[in-house]
Amino acid sequence: MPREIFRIVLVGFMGAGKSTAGPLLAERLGWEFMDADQCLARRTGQTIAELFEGQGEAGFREMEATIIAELHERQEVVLALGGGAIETDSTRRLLSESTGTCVVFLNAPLAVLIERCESQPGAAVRPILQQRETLSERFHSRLQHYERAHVTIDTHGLSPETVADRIMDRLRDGPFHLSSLAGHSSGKR
Ligand SMILES: Nc1ncnc2c1ncn2[C@@H]1O[C@H](COP(=O)(O)OP(=O)(O)OP(=O)(O)O)[C@@H](O)[C@H]1O
Ligand SMILES: O=C(O)C1=C[C@@H](O)[C@@H](O)[C@H](O)C1
Ligand SMILES: [Mg+2]
Repeated sequence: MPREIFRIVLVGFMGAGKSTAGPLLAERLGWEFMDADQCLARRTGQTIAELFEGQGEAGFREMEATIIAELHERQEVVLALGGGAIETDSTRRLLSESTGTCVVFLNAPLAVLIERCESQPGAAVRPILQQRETLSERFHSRLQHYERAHVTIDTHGLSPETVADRIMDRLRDGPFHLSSLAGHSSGKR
């Protein structure tokens, strides 16, 4: 029996393209797009860099996990997480225990990810990116969590549009049934 899915959660290291390919995927599905980093910044009135500075990483992770739990209640949504969100146990549990969630891992070689981030405005104040000595270690320790996703897409050399198309292909080919919501009762999924 194909598994019915109500939301797609994009995971992957910074620069993977979650915030860029996410809206393109949502458009293809006719679903809404939500970005955990953007929601957190909007709600607090602070940038992610300011939140890291003011709360420390541990404080940031708590706020991040709270907003992800809230956003994850939605249905017919493509949800882009921040790159480090899966470091939090409760977020990993949320993703693995929800039968209505399809987790998609966007990957690329670390050097490519760093290059993408470095060419963004604000790269100089981007948290984590400047901690070069620990960046590779972080990338590799997070891989074990990213790799638990239901679908993995290697984005290297692909445009964001092609990434969204590839995800659609995998959703069509995989053991998934996309919800239309019509006729469904509400409840935890
Ligand atoms: N497939 C791609 N090919 C080339 N560049 C890309 C691709 N996807 C995204 N980018 C570029 O890489 C940069 C980072 O992309 P994006 O913000 O979507 O990453 P992210 O996964 O959301 O990262 P973060 O974890 O920091 O939120 C942007 O400048 C974006 O234009
Ligand atoms: O990889 C990380 O830890 C981060 C990625 C971004 O999405 C932001 O959530 C923040 O800059 C931290
Ligand atoms: Mg993002």
